[in-house]
Amino acid sequence: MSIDGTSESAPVTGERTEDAHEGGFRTDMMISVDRGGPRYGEFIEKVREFMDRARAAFPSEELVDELIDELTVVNAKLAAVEINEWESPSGTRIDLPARGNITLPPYLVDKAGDDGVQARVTFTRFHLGGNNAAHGGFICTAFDDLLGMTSALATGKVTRTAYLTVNYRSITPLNTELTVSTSIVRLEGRKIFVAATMKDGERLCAEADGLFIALNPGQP
Ligand SMILES: CCCCCCCCCCCC(=O)SCCNC(=O)CCNC(=O)[C@H](O)C(C)(C)COP(=O)(O)OP(=O)(O)OC[C@H]1O[C@@H](n2cnc3c(N)ncnc32)[C@H](O)[C@@H]1OP(=O)(O)O
Repeated sequence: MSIDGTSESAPVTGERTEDAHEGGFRTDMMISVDRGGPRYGEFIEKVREFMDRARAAFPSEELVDELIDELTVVNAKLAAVEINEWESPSGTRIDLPARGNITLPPYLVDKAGDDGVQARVTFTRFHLGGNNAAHGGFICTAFDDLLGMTSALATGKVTRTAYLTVNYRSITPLNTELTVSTSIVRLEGRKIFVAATMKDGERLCAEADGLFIALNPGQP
């Protein structure tokens, strides 16, 4: 199953393989479309809404007391079901925006192949930098993940970012669907040179170029 959940063939699968890099960083992320159940995506959306609302709120002291009590209960429930990163629904549910990973800005993958990835990302209040514009760090995060995906799909290997250069060309708005396009610039042995753009319509918001390195077996 592919990263966008639409195709039956792709280098990264939910099956354990000999290249699983046990002890190291893995391509074998045990991807799934059902872990956590049919409402797991709805749960993640509620968490994202919470993050946005927490960022935007000016609560009274009484409300803060109340929220601490309620969150203590929720956190205890989640602590009781903690699991390792490879088998957690978060980060492995490829049918959900950004694989159900709240660390990442929510993106939807429209196309993912060995020559690049097309995605739509929307920054919200949680990702605010200032004056209604997205924080540059979250723009980097989106590029890093989508370029990591690009490198993994192009090589079928585990890769890590060696460098990532981002140029901010114009304001990146919140609550606006932006398009991200990535491409492979060239492959040189273990080195994967990649590039990406982020656009609001035709307007270039940011662009990136990076180098990802295919890891040797067992490399962290
Ligand atoms: C569901 C599926 C989707 C899955 C999608 C998942 C996407 C997740 C994406 C997240 C990606 C991350 O954030 S990863 C986290 C951020 N990155 C890291 O933590 C990486 C930390 N750095 C390292 O671990 C290491 O430095 C490496 C692995 C990058 C490279 O170390 P190494 O393996 O020992 O290789 P090394 O010999 O040093 O370098 C190999 C070649 O690359 C060159 N090289 C190395 N670093 C650089 C550099 N910064 N700038 C220029 N060139 C460099 C070297 O000169 C050499 O060239 P030559 O002599 O061969 O010509």
